[in-house]
Amino acid sequence: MKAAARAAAAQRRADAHAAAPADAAAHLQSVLADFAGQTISGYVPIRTEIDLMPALLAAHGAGSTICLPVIDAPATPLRFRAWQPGGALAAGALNTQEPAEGAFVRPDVVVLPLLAFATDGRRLGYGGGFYDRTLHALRAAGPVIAIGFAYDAQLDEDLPIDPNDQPLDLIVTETRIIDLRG
Ligand SMILES: Nc1nc2c(c(=O)[nH]1)N(C=O)[C@@H](CNc1ccc(C(=O)N[C@@H](CCC(=O)O)C(=O)O)cc1)CN2
Ligand SMILES: Nc1ncnc2c1ncn2[C@@H]1O[C@H](COP(=O)(O)OP(=O)(O)OP(=O)(O)O)[C@@H](O)[C@H]1O
Repeated sequence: MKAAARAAAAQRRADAHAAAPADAAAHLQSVLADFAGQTISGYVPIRTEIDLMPALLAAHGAGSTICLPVIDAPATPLRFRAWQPGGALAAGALNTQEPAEGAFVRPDVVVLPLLAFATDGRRLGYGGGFYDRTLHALRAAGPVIAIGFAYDAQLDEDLPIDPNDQPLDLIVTETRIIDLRG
């Protein structure tokens, strides 16, 4: 069930990525402007993940602290290292790029990639459970806003539900903002 949903979503994401508009991160940039001065986690895009860097650089320019996820070990929460645009990156455990140095920080806002989302805030990742574990741990310690950033084509209202799934607070695509905060 999840494997089939992942494969189908990956194909739709790849097609959307190939046709992505130059301003795909514009709505994300406007959402992140509401968190100026706070600590915001991004990601370094891999494969056909939608590119958030223009929005992340704008947030940095607006005074936010930017951080990026670092893998500690399988089945453990991600940690986050502060990062300056242009700062050194090194290959992480799963071929992601991550800061090799920098202070560990707690993000107020986590922008995360995904394979598929539903408009009620469910999401499907790569199956590592990294972001589910990470959001669970962050939310146990205090408030955190989880923003899923994706192409419209990654919508799948029939996503399978997992008891460990951590819901998204906002979903942002190249065309719209879905705000699920009460
Ligand atoms: N850009 C980006 N960075 C990220 C994530 C992400 O999804 N995207 N993560 C989100 O958790 C964390 C890293 N987790 C990852 C989990 C799986 C795979 C991955 O490539 N999985 C492959 C199989 C990998 C393999 O066999 O070696 C796959 O799903 O096909 C990559 C990163 C933190 N950094
Ligand atoms: N907080 C948690 N505690 C224990 N196990 C968890 C937790 N969150 C997720 N898992 C487990 O991790 C595995 C992968 O979860 P799942 O398939 O939901 O990952 P995903 O959402 O696709 O990936 P990611 O969160 O990395 O994007 C599952 O076996 C799931 O039960």
